[in-house]
Amino acid sequence: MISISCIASTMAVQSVVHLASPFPSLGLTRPYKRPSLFTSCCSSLSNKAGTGATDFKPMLPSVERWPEYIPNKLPDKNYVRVFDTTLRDGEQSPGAALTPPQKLEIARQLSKLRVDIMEVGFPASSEEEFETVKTIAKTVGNEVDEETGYVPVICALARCNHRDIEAVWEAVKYAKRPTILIFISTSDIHMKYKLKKTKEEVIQMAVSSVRYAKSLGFNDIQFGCEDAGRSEKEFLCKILGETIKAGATTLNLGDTVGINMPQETRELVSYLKANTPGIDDVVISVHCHNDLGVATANAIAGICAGARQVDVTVNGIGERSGNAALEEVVMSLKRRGSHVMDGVYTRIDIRQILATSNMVQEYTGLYIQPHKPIVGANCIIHESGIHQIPYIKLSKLHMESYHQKMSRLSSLPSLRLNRPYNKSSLSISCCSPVSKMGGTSAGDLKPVLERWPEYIPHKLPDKNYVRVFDTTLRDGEQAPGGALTPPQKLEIARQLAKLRVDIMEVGFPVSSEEEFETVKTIAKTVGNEVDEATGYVPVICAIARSKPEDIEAAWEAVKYAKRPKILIFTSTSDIHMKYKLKKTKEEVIEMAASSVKFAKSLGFVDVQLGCEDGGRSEKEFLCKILGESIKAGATTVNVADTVGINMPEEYGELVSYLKANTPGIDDVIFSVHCHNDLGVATANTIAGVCAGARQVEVTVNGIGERSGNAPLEEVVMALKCRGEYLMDGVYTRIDTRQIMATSQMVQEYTGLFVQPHEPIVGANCFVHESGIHQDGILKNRSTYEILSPEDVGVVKSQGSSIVLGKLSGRHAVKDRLKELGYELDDEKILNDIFSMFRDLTKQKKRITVDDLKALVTCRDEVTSLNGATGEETNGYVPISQVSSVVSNL
Ligand SMILES: CC(=O)SCCNC(=O)CCNC(=O)[C@H](O)C(C)(C)COP(=O)(O)OP(=O)(O)OC[C@H]1O[C@@H](n2cnc3c(N)ncnc32)[C@H](O)[C@@H]1OP(=O)(O)O
Ligand SMILES: CSCCC(=O)C(=O)O
Repeated sequence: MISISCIASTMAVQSVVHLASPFPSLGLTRPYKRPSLFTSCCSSLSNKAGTGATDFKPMLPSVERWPEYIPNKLPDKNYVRVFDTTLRDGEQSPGAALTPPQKLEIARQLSKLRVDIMEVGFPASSEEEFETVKTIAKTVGNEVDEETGYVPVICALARCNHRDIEAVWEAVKYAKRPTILIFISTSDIHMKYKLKKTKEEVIQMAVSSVRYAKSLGFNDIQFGCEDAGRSEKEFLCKILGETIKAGATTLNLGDTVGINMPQETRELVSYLKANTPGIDDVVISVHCHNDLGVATANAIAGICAGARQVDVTVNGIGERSGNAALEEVVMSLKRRGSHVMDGVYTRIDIRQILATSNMVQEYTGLYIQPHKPIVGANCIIHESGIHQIPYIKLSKLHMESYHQKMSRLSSLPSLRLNRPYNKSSLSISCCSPVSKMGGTSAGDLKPVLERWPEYIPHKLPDKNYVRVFDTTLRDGEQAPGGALTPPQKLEIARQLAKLRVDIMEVGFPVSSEEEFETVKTIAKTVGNEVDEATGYVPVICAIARSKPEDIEAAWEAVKYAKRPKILIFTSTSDIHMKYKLKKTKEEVIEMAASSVKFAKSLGFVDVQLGCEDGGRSEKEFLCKILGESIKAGATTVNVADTVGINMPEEYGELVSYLKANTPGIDDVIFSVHCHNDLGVATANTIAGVCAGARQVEVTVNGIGERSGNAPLEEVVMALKCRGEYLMDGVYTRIDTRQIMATSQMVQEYTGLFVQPHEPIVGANCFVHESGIHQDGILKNRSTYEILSPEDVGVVKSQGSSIVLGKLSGRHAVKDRLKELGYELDDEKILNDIFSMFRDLTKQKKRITVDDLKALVTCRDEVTSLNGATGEETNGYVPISQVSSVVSNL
C-alpha cells in the first residue's frame, strides 16, 4: 500500500488551501505543525479520476450574480443552502468561547466564504451576545458584494418564548436579510424531562412563537425541532404542519444527540416530505451532530432525500463531538454532487475554506487533528491532477520517503509525551448496548468472560457477527508523522489484544528488516498469548503485495503466531492498473490468483485478497478478480475505498452488487476498508456492513494515510448503539471499556493527538458548557448523551461533565454551588451571583470552583460596591460591573 498515496489521493485539497492566515497572529500556540500552505483552485470530479489541473478556475472572484434570496424557495431544485452555525452551535463547544471582535471577524470571513446564512448567536443569553449579534447584523449583514450582489442572511437563535424572539428581532432587524431560528424539543425524552410539557403544549408554544416572530416583522422564519432524530414521525408531521401554517419558511430537523444513521436520516426526511401538509412550500434543513462520527454522512443523506439547506460548522466544532463539518459537506457535494447526487451543489467559495478553518482554530483554540478531512495538515498531498505525469514522479518520491521512514524507525526517540489537550484522568469501566430512545447505563454491564468463538478463517460464528480487523499498526502507521518504534508497536499490539480485536494487521514485513523483526516478535508473543478465561487469541496479519518475495517475508514473519494471516493486495481501478502497476486486467487477475495459491503453498490457511482502489473500480472486473481469488483459496476478500471518494449509498451498493454477483462469495468473508478524505469513512463502513460485509478494517483514532481510515471506536460504538435496533442485530466483540486506554496509547506513541471534538475519544465528548444542554443533562442525562462515558472507559462524575463558561445558565451554576454546599433558594441571591459569574466569563473561559466560592463570598461586598440590584437590565440577563473585583479573587 505504500506507493499509492499520491496516486491514491484524489482530493482537490489545493483548492481549499490558502496562504498563511491573513489575520494577525493572536499569539496562540498551535499544537500541530502545518506545512506551509498555498492557494490554488477547485474542480468537480467523477470517482474515476482525481483533480485535473485543467479543471482549475483562475483565482478571481466569481462575477456571477448571486441568486435572489427567497426565504422559502431556492433558485433551482439542486441548490443547497449553506446555513453556517459556527458562531452559535460551534461556539457552544466546550472551551470555544469567542470575544465579540473575534465573532465579528469570523462573520466577515464567513461572508467571504459565501455562506448563504450565518447563525451568529443567541441574543437572549446575555447583553454582550445581544450587542455582538446586533453589530454583525448592522455591519456584515449589510455588506453587499458589489459585483455579485451577495449579502449573507443573518440569523439568531430563540427558544419558544416571546422574550427570546424579541431579543432576536431587536438584534438582527438591522441586517438586510434578517432571519430567526426558533427551536423547540420534539422527542418524548426532551419534552418530558427538559421542557416538562405535553405534546399539545409544545405545538401550541411553537405556533404562537412563529406567529409572534411574524408579528414583529420577520418574513423569514426557521423553525427547528430539537432532537427530531429521536422524535415520533407522526408528531413531527403535526408540529411542522402547524408551524408552516403559522408562517415558518424553513423547517430544521436536529439530530441533536447524533444518534441517527444515514439511512434513518434519509427515511425521516422522505417520510416528512411525503406526510407533512404544506411541506413543499418551504425549505427543509438538516442539522446533524457527530457523536457517532456520521454527521457529514447524515447531512448528505438528508440532502439526497430532498433537504435543501444544511446546517454546518467550520471544522465541525460544536457541542460534544460537534456538528457536520462545513468543509466535508461542501467538498462532498462538490466532488460527488453531480455524480451520485443528482447534481446538487452549493455556492461556497471553497478557496476560502482553509483561511476560515485557520481563523476558527486560532480564535476558538480548538485545533484540529492532522488527519481531519479537507483541512487537516495531513490532507495536503499534492499540487497537480491525478492524470498528470508529476503524479507518477511524486509517487516514486513518496515511495522513497516511505522507505526512509522505515529505515529511520530505530533511530527515533522513543515517546513524545507532550499532550496538547488537557484530558480528565481516565480509568477503565463498563459497557452496555443502547436503544435509540435512551442513553446508556452502567446497569447493563456484562463481564466479558464468555468463551471466545472458534476462529474459522472463512466462516463466522453467526450471521450477525462482525469481525474487527484493526490496521492501526499498518495503515495507521502510514499516517504522516505516525511512525512507531518496534517496542511501541509491540505495546500497542498487546493493548489491541486487550481491546479484543479479532485480527490485527501489524506491518509490512518485506519493507525493512526492522519491520520484519517487529512483525515476527508480535507474532511470537501477542500472537500466542491465549486468554485463559475466554480462549481469545488475536489473529496476526501481515500485508504483502502480490509478489512472491512479499508473501514469503509475510510467512516467515507471522508463521509463529497461533493464527497467522496474510493480506495480499492488488490494485483494481483502471488508473491504478495503468499508471501504478502498468499491467493489464488479465495480468492483474493472474497475479492475484497465483499469489493466493503461493501463500497457501507456504502454509497460510487464512488468506485475504484485497482490492486497492476498489471504490473506483469496474464492478464486473471486481467480480471477476474476487471470484478467481476465491477459487484460488482466498478465505476473505476486501474492496477498499482507498482514496475515500465513495458516498455511503454508493459504497453499500457496490458491496451488495459484489455479494450478488461474485462466484463463491458466500463461502468467504467480505471485508470493507474505507478512507476518510470526505469525512464519511465510518458511514461507508456501516453501509458496507448493512450490505452484508462482516469484517471491518479500522484504525484506532482513525489514523492513517491523509485523512485516515474509519476509526475503530466510531464503527464499533455505532454498531453497539444501533446494530441491534437498526442493522438486524449485527455486533462485534470489542471490549469497548478499553477504547479510551487504547486511544490514548496510540495518541501518545504516534504523536497524532485527537481534536477535542473527535467522536467517542475526544476530550469534549462528555462535556457540556451551554446552559440549555447543562439544564437538560441535570434533569436527565439521556437528553443530550447517547453514550455513557463508562462504556468507552471513561469514569466521570456528573459534575465533571459540566463546565462553567460564558454560555452556562442558572441551573448549572446553581447545581455547582449546591455541590459546594451552597443551597440557593433565594432567587435574588442566585441572580446576583449569576450576573457576577457572567461578568467573570468575559475574562476567563472557564470558571472554577474556587472562582465560584469567591463569588459567593464577595457577593455582599460586590453588591454594595456597585449598587447592583440584580434587577434585569434592558430585558435581558443582568450583568453587574464586578469584573475589577472578581478578577482579583
Ligand atoms: C439548540 C441548542 O443547541 S440549545 C443550546 C443553546 N445555547 C445555549 O444554551 C448557550 C447560551 N445559553 C444561555 O446563555 C442560558 O442558558 C440562557 C440565558 C439561554 C438561559 O439561562 P437560564 O434562564 O439561566 O436557564 P438555564 O440555561 O439554566 O435553563 C434553560 C431553560 O430553558 C428551557 N428551554 C430549553 N429549550 C427551550 C425551548 N426550545 N423553548 C422554551 N424553553 C426552552 C429549559 O426547559 C429551561 O427552563 P426552566 O428554567 O424553566 O427549567
Ligand atoms: C434543529 S434547530 C437547531 C437546534 C440545535 O442546535 C440542535 O438540535 O442541535
